[in-house]
Amino acid sequence: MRTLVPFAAVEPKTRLDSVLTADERAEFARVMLRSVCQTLQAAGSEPIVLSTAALEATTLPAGASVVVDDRPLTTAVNDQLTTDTPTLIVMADLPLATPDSIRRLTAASDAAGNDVDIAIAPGLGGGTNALVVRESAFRVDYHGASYLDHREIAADLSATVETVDSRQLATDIDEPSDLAEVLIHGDGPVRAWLVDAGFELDRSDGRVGVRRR
Ligand SMILES: Nc1nc2c(ncn2[C@@H]2O[C@H](COP(=O)(O)OP(=O)(O)OP(=O)(O)O)[C@@H](O)[C@H]2O)c(=O)[nH]1
Ligand SMILES: C[C@H](OP(=O)(O)O)C(=O)O
Repeated sequence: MRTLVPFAAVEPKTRLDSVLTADERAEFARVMLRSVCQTLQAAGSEPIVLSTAALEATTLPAGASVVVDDRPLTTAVNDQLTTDTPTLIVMADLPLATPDSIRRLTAASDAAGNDVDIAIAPGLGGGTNALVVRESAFRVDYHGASYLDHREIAADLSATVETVDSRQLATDIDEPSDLAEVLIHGDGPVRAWLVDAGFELDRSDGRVGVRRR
């Protein structure tokens, strides 16, 4: 299955600007991107990074490739869907994704055991963190409550749809509070980068957050 990883290479993760400098955000976004690519490879996929700009050669693991398209996310992804090839689309900011969670998504089936046309892993807050598209007429519409939009688009096409409920795929890193999930559940290079940058859990007042030493 053709595998795409959309990546905003320039000025990424602006919602983290209260805890990371612009350079740190660029580096952190690349550490997450590399982690997602390695997870996809471990799940048997060869990731094609759909990037808004050229990437430094060291950013990606061997075997991953890059397509540069600086158009907005929805436009760039939809242009890739015109090939009628079943496609897996995984966002680059899913540090808890595992090979098993990716395989759960690509293996999603209907009651009869047939591969569904559309499989969606929603993000917290209603986004679309990962998507399998086997219906050639389907087109994405990202941002906002895109999970609901994508279910509606699939229904309009009478496409079969399965939602995959996975904490690993639902955890995307948008806000500083999301970093706590990586410190709690992560065990790889993304967590290591945060610890090296001085981040730690803040348990001082009930709900767990993060602070930077
Ligand atoms: N190719 C491409 N990827 C994008 C674009 N915008 C976001 N992405 C990727 O889509 C995924 C989810 O997007 P966001 O969470 O908004 O990422 P972001 O734009 O770096 O974060 P913010 O600046 O905080 O909105 C991430 O993997 C981004 O790298 C875009 O315009 N083009
Ligand atoms: C791309 C977008 O990500 P978010 O802005 O919700 O993090 C979405 O999932 O539709």
